[in-house]
Amino acid sequence: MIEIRELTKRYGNVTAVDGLSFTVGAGRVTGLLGPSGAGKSTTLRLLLGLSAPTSGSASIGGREFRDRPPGAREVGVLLGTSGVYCPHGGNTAREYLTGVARRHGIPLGRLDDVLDIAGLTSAEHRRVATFSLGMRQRLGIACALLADPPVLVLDEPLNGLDQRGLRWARTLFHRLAAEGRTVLVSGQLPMELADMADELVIIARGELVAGQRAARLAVRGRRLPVSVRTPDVAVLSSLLADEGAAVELNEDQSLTVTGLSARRIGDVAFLNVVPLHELAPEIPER
Ligand SMILES: Nc1ncnc2c1ncn2[C@@H]1O[C@H](COP(=O)(O)OP(=O)(O)OP(=O)(O)O)[C@@H](O)[C@H]1O
Repeated sequence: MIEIRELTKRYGNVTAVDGLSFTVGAGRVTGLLGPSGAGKSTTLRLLLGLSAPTSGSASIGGREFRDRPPGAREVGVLLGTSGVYCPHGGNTAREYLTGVARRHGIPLGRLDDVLDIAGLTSAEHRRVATFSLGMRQRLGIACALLADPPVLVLDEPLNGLDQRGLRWARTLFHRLAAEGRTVLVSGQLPMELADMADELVIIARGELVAGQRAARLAVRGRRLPVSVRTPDVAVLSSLLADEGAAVELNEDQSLTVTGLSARRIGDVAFLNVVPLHELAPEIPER
C-alpha cells in the first residue's frame, strides 16, 4: 500500500534520508522507529509530497501523493509534534474540527463520531489553547480521521500521551488496522511503539537499521540492549545476572543490560524493591 523505494533527501550537506526502502501493508499497524534526527519526519513529508526527494520515490496505493486526483481524501495525516497547530487559540475543539471539515468538504455530521473516538466529547467546547499536549494529540488524531480514510500517516502521535492515552491509541490503531486500513505511525520510544505496532521499521541517520518483523521481535524480545539506572547497582546487577542477562557497568554508573527485555528488567526490579531511575531500550546505531 505504501512503498518507499531508494528514497534519499539531502539538505545541503546533510543527508536526512539515505537510500531508504520499506513497504507498509494494509490491515496492520506499522511503526517507523528512530531516535531524534533519524529522518522519520522527512520520510513522512516526502511521502506526503510536502517536499521533493533528491532521488528515489515514495508512493501510496501505487501513486505519488501529489499525483492523486483532486479532492481525494484517502490519506489521514497528523504532522508535527504538538498535535494540532492552532493559530487561533480561541477556537474550541468543535470549531477547530468544523473548520477542517469545511475546508475538505466533509459532512459536519462526522464531527460527533471523531470527537467520540478521540474521547473529547466532554471537552468539545473547550478552547484548544487550554488543551494539554495529550489532548492536542487526540484532537490531531480526530482530525486525521475526519474523512474516514483508508490510509493513516501519523507523525509521533504518541508524544504527550499518558498511560491511559497510550492504551487508547493502541486500541484505536489496532481497530483501524483490523478494519483493513493502512496505519503508519512514527515514534522515538521503542517500547511504546513496539507495543503498538504489528511491524516495525527502525531507521537511524536516514538509513534502515532493521526492517519489519525482525525489528519488532528485536524490541519485544531480548536482543536490544537496555540502559538502566538505579542507586542499587550491585543488587540489581546480581539479580539480572541470575536471570541470565549480561550486565555491563558504564563509567557514568549506568548499566547496559543485554539478554532481557526492558519489561522483564522492570519486573525483576519491582519484585525485589530495587528503585529504577531509568529503563530505556537502546535504539541500535549503525
Ligand atoms: N528543512 C531542513 N533543512 C535542513 N536540514 C533538515 C531539514 N529537515 C530536516 N533536516 C535534518 O535532517 C535530519 C533528519 O531530520 P528529521 O526531522 O526527519 O528527523 P526525525 O527522525 O523526524 O527527528 P525528530 O524525532 O526529532 O523529529 C536531521 O539531521 C535534521 O536536522
